[in-house]
Amino acid sequence: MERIVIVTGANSGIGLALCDRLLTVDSHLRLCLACRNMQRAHAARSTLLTSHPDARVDVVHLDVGSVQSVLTAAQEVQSRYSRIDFLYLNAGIMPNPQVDIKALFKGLFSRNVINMFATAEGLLTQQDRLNSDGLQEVFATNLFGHFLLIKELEPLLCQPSHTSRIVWTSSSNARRSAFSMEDIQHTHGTEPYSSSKYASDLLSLALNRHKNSQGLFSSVVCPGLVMTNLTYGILPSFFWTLIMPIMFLIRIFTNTFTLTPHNGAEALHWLFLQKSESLDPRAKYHSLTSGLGTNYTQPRQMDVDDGMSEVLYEKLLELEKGVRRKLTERNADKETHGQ
Ligand SMILES: NC(=O)C1=CN([C@@H]2O[C@H](COP(=O)(O)OP(=O)(O)OC[C@H]3O[C@@H](n4cnc5c(N)ncnc54)[C@H](OP(=O)(O)O)[C@@H]3O)[C@@H](O)[C@H]2O)C=CC1
Ligand SMILES: CC(C)CCC[C@@H](C)[C@H]1CC[C@H]2C3=C(CC[C@]12C)[C@@]1(C)CCC(=O)[C@@H](C)[C@@H]1CC3
Repeated sequence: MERIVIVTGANSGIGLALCDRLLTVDSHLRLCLACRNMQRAHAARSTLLTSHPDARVDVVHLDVGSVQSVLTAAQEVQSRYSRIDFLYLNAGIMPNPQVDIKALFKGLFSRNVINMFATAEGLLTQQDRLNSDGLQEVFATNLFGHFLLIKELEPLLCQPSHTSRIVWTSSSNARRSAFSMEDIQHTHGTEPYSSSKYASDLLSLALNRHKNSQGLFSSVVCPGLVMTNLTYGILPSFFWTLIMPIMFLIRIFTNTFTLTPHNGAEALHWLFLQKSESLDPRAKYHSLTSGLGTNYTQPRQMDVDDGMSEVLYEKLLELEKGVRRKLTERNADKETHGQ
């Protein structure tokens, strides 16, 4: 049976590499690239069709950072497909990243150096802002837009006698201490990326608890450190190229420096080949690359618990209600003012 796979943020980096790898293992796939920029989405589609001329690749407009766009895209998806086999929640941002150079040098001479390179703990901060829905942009893009998408697509994801899978592109940068249940959008901190990724780890756990009985299974992945537009926002690409020999050296000690989007997509691809019964809801599946360049996937236990994940789930449902109410009011307002 033809499998239907949707990938958000599929036009570049890890998302695009994943699409290429999926089409290589299953040429009968029906792939849907869900992207915010249609020009880039069509360019990605053309690239994929060049290497896989017989593939079925669709494109749908989706800005996960906009509530209206998520609702419209979900309607479009429902009109096109009768079920979803895999939903890869991969789109993500890290706006205005700043590297703490002092902490980097201090870390280099500490016993924590390997962990520092693997998780960037204490090295990175970002500057977030409010989006047009009144939500923190990183939270809205990396987490909430995807949450809303799942809710909207439930009729296709939770079907009797059919199993559907969700895969979150999380990060080893996800940290409990960066996340606060009193401030789930991370309005007050300087690590919105870490917070949003930790929230996705919690949400995945909650989704498994609530939805496994309806045939929906959620997993979490860390692709490792990969050279993509996201990392080129941290340091310019020429700098990364310059320090590439050092990066290959570090890879020997951590295996988390996967470096290429193809390598980074390893765990996402691996999960595609696994049966839902074999998945561990508390594991984060890491893409790893050895010093000799061999790719493999390794599950590691996440720092999450059921209590916290349940509280977050309830808070997201509350927020969803409020956001929908606001949107209805805004649309009604537009109609009365003839816009
Ligand atoms: N690179 C790395 O080292 C790591 C990356 N990750 C995660 O991997 C995922 C993919 O990132 P990566 O491939 O590295 O970076 P890229 O910037 O190459 O890819 C991010 C993708 O997300 C899309 N995107 C961003 N915002 C939105 C939005 N509002 N709506 C729809 N799509 C959007 C981008 O679209 P557009 O082209 O229009 O901007 C792009 O296609 C992210 O979730 C990231 O956090 C996790 C760990 C490490
Ligand atoms: C390697 C060099 C000599 C110096 C580079 C220092 C830092 C810019 C990097 C060291 C660890 C990196 C890292 C990330 C970004 C760049 C570093 C901080 C991530 C946070 C990128 C996005 C992710 O999701 C994480 C998995 C990465 C963890 C490691």
